[in-house]
Amino acid sequence: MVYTIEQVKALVREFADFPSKGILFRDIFPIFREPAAVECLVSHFVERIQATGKQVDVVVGLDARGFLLGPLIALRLGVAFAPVRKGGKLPGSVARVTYQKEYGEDVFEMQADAVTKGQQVVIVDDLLATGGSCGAAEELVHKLEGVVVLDAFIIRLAGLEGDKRLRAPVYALMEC
Ligand SMILES: O=P(O)(O)OC[C@H]1O[C@H](OP(=O)(O)OP(=O)(O)O)[C@H](O)[C@@H]1O
Ligand SMILES: Nc1ncnc2[nH]cnc12
Repeated sequence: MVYTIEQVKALVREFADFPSKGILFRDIFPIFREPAAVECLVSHFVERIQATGKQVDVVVGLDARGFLLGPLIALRLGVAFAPVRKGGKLPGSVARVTYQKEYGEDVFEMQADAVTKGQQVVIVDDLLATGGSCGAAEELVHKLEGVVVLDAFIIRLAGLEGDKRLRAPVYALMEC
């Protein structure tokens, strides 16, 4: 089967009250059960990134669901992939930021040599909610003297206005 991007979007499911009461969880994993859907999704993102006209040197994926799509996009673009991980998971010298989540704080880290001065970066994640995670990732890239040219998501939760916390342009495949 060959998927259209609308058919890919239709694979995203919703679960009420997960992981806690009042949260409507958007589940992207059904996409990854269908290789042809993944193919369509990756091609779509690669086209959107190329349409910016910006040179891209590194795709940065956010722990953990950004690791599903980020490396596939990087491979297709023929550029590096670098992970942003939750605190204490990466060896060697790291850049570190503390960021605000819905309840309390969390820590994101990147290896200090994952992005070099002046490199242009696309940040990839499954979902933009409050923008706390992606904002922290932007800050890490800036600490390493990289330049974020695009923040790309499968889903943007429109009501939360997470893009207002972000410095780079935002692309989301679907708005919920
Ligand atoms: O815009 P925000 O309000 O920061 O929320 C979005 C982030 O929340 C989820 O990750 P989570 O921190 O739940 O981690 P996980 O990927 O390990 O489940 C999601 O995958 C994004 O990374
Ligand atoms: N509603 C939601 N669904 C899936 N992941 C999320 N991360 C933050 N909010 C989320």
